[in-house]
Amino acid sequence: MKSILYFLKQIHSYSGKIIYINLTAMASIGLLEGVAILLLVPLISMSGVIDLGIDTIPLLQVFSFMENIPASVGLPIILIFYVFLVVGQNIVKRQLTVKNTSIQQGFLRYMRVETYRSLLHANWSFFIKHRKSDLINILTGEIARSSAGAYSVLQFIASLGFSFIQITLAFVLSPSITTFVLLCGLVLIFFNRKFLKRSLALGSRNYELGREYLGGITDQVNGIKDIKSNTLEASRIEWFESVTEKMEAEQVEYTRLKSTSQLYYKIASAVLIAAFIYFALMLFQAQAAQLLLIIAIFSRLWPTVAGIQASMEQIATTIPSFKAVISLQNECRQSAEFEIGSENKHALQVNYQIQCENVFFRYNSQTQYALESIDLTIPANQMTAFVGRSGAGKSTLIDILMGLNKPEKGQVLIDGRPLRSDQLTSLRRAISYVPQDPFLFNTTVRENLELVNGKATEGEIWEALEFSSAAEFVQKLPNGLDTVIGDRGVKLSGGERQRLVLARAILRNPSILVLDEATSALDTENEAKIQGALERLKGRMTIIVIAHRLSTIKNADKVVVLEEGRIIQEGAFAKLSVEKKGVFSHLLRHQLEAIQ
Ligand SMILES: Nc1ncnc2c1ncn2[C@@H]1O[C@H](COP(=O)(O)OP(=O)(O)OP(=O)(O)O)[C@@H](O)[C@H]1O
Repeated sequence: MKSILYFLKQIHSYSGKIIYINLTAMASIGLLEGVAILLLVPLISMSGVIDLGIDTIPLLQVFSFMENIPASVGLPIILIFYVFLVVGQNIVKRQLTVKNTSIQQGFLRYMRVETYRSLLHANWSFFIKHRKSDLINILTGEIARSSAGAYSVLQFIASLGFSFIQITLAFVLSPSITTFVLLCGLVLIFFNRKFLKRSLALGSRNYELGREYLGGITDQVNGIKDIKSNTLEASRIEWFESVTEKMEAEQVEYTRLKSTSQLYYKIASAVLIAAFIYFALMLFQAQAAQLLLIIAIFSRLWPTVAGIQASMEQIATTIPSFKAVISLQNECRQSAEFEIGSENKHALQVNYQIQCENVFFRYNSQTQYALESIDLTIPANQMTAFVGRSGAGKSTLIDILMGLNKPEKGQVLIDGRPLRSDQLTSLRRAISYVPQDPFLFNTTVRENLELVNGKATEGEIWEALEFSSAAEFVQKLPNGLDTVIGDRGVKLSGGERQRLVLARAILRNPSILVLDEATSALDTENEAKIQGALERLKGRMTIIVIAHRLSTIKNADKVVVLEEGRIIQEGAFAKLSVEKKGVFSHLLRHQLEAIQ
């Protein structure tokens, strides 16, 4: 019940007063249906087949005036009235169905947008913690299931409203028979509670299986090359068969549960109708008209009550999905980097330096620090290089500088002033970042480049491609700039992808360029060309480079050597290379020996 109220609150906060209009429409359908049933009495009386004794029942006395109207006039009047009633009722029903669908679809979109917006504003550590496929699962399957749950809530309310009116009508006609039937109904609902519990459990299983399925296939599609080259197909198919078997069993189980509870209702309805006809005649001495109407009402009411049970089961199965969506939204909001809407639209100006002051950072409070007591100054408009063994903390340090990771202790300063959270977007507007595994969209070269600068001219695009030594290969592509490059740029070589991403970074015209192993896949000729281009950028752009290949950074103004999360050496390339005992000269010697 709490979850139904929660659902309702969410739908209400989205749809506002439309929901009240719908509730009124539902009530009017119930009323029209009631009047249509009541009309049966004068209709049958008119036929003269039996005398239903209208006068003895309070609610039906409104029709007593009809007894004086000849059947030849009265019958058409009632029939025309009846047709109008049914037409009116169905028009309202149709409107309601459309409105309910538009509420459901609007609610679905509202949930999608809210969830995605909060997701995009969550901080980096949130994304490190969560499996990407889980996020995709919630954004696709679980949100859709939640919206189906919202629709069931609307149906539930409709059935409830309808039942309420019908029961009131039945109660006015015969309080004793109605109380008897209602008591039986309550007993049935009480025993059917176990179906709700099982529906909830099945909903949780469905959610878990959905996660497992999407997580597994995402991993496998991403790693398809490894699967094929290592002949892992058989084990992967085994996994796939096992998870889909569980999914199949879950769905069959759900249908079994749903149909069992409906079966109970159907059996109960037959038993109840028989019982109450018996009791109505034997104990309550019901009038013919009373009996006829109550049978008519309850024979319509029972499917609605069974529908209420079905809606409740449906809602129960979608509750785990709904909870997952809401908890993701809440977690994203708690992990928000800054208040949405407070972000600055301009790029941050760095005039002198970016600094780290006694920075400590770790990914998890149980693990050791990935960065410890980092004191560092990165001068503006110069080239600074981070080097060190794998796992030394270079990428983590870059994430700190970009404000993606927040120091556990210490702070980042821009021109001597601590970096505030409301400056994060403007800092990132100033940065072009090329990561180790750059992302390219499955579209044309042109669209991939325009993504960062929609206003770039053809000339500027080619200039950026020249800078990154990519112009030549792009010209040779079948459709030049308009060639589609496949998923993550799969139709290009590793080095071509890197050059394209580098061109994209330059096209953004940043004041800070961050390259994390951005030229590792290039041949020496192209790398030398890019080094020359970077050299020309010095003086007008702050360049931060991570490179394992030390020849890449030989033009750096400053080299920072990291080891196990600490800075162990820093200075100019030439100075560090002659410090015989230092790690840097050791790394340099190793690389030279490897070439010889
Ligand atoms: N998402 C993460 N969760 C937990 N630990 C992490 C995460 N990313 C990195 N680490 C740990 O932090 C340390 C520093 O990693 P980092 O990626 O910064 O090293 P790196 O110097 O850039 O390495 P490489 O040259 O191999 O890219 C490593 O011990 C690594 O295991």
